[in-house]
Amino acid sequence: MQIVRDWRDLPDALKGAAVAVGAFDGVHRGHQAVIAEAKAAAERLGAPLGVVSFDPHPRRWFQPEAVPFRLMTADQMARALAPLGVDILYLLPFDGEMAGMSDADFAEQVLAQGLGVRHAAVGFDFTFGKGRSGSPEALRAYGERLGFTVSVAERLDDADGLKLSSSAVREALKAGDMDRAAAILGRPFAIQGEVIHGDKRGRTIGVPTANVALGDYMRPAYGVYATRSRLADGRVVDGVASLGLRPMYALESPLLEVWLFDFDGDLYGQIIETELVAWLRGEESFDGLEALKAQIEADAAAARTVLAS
Ligand SMILES: Cc1cc2nc3c(=O)[nH]c(=O)nc-3n(C[C@H](O)[C@H](O)[C@H](O)COP(=O)(O)O)c2cc1C
Ligand SMILES: Nc1ncnc2c1ncn2[C@@H]1O[C@H](COP(=O)(O)OP(=O)(O)O)[C@@H](O)[C@H]1O
Repeated sequence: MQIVRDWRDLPDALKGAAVAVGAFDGVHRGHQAVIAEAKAAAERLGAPLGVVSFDPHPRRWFQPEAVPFRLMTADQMARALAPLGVDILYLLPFDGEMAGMSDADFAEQVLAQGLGVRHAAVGFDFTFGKGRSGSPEALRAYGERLGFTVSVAERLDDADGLKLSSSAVREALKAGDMDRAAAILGRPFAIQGEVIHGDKRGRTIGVPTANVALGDYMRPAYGVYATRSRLADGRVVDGVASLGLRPMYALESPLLEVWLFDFDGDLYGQIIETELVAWLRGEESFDGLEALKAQIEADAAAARTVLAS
C-alpha cells in the first residue's frame, strides 16, 4: 500500500482510484463497510482501491485545544487498511486551505482534478466542505457533473440498535469495556508509541515497565490492564500495564507502563504497540512500594488468566 500526502501534481499511477472518503478514526466496522463499497466499485472498474483521509484529523484543526481523542496513529490506520485490500492511502493535510474549501471545491479540485477518482464511497451521514455544507446527495450530483460515481453506505448498528461509531468506541474505552470497544473496532484497541525513560523505580522492585506516552490518543479508563504488545522485531508478548497518572508517584501527563511477562531486554527508543485486552481495576494508592509490588504480582496473575482464555 502506498501512502500519499498530497493531492496536487500526482503521477497518473496514483490517480484514477475508487476511493472511500472520511476521517475513519479507528477504521471500525462501520468504516470497513464504506471501504467495502469502494472495493466493489474498484473491482467493477478495474481501478485501484483508495482511502481518502486527513492528517491531522479535521477536528484537531478546528479545535486545537480539545482534549486528546484519537483512536489510532496514521501508521495504525495504514496497517488496519492493508488487509482490506487498500492500494493507496491518501492522507491529505488538513490545513487552512482544506478547511476553507467549499463542498463543490473539494469535489472538483481534490477528488476530480487532484486524485482523478472514478468512484467515491461515503457513509450515510458524511458531510464535507466548509461549514459541513456537503451531503452524500450533493457529492452524487457533483460526481455526475465531474465524471465519477458515488455510493452511500447504510448505517450499521449493533444488536441493540446503536450506531457503530468512533464515539461509541470512545465511550466504551472510557468505561473500561474493552470487549465492546473491540467488537465495534473489529480488533482490540491498541496504543502505539516509543518507549521512553521513566524514574527507573520499576526495576528496583523487579517490575521493569516499558513506558509509552499517550500523546493524542483518547484517554481510556485509568487503571490496570491485561495487555499484548508487539515489539519492533515482530515478537508478541503478553503483559500487565498501568495506564494513567499513577497516584503514588504522580505524573503530569498519563503514561502506559507495560510489564512484559518472561521478557528481558532493552526497549528504550523502540516503537511498540500494546493491545489493551481487558481492564482489571482502577488506580489506587498503597502503603509503600512493597504493598504496591504485592498488588502488581496479583495483577499479573489476573492478567495471565484473562489472556489465556
Ligand atoms: C500492573 C501494574 C499496576 C500498577 N498499579 C499502580 C497503582 O495502583 N497505583 C500507582 O500509583 N501506580 C501503579 N503502578 C505504577 C507503578 O507505580 C510504577 O510502574 C512504578 O513506580 C515504576 O515507575 P517507573 O517506570 O517510572 O520506574 C502500577 C504498575 C503496574 C505495572
Ligand atoms: N519484562 C520487561 N518489561 C518491560 N520492560 C523491560 C522488561 N525487561 C526489561 N525491560 C527494560 O526496562 C525498562 C524499564 O525499566 P524501569 O526500571 O521500569 O525504568 P523506567 O522507569 O525507565 O521505565 C524498559 O523500558 C525496557 O527497556
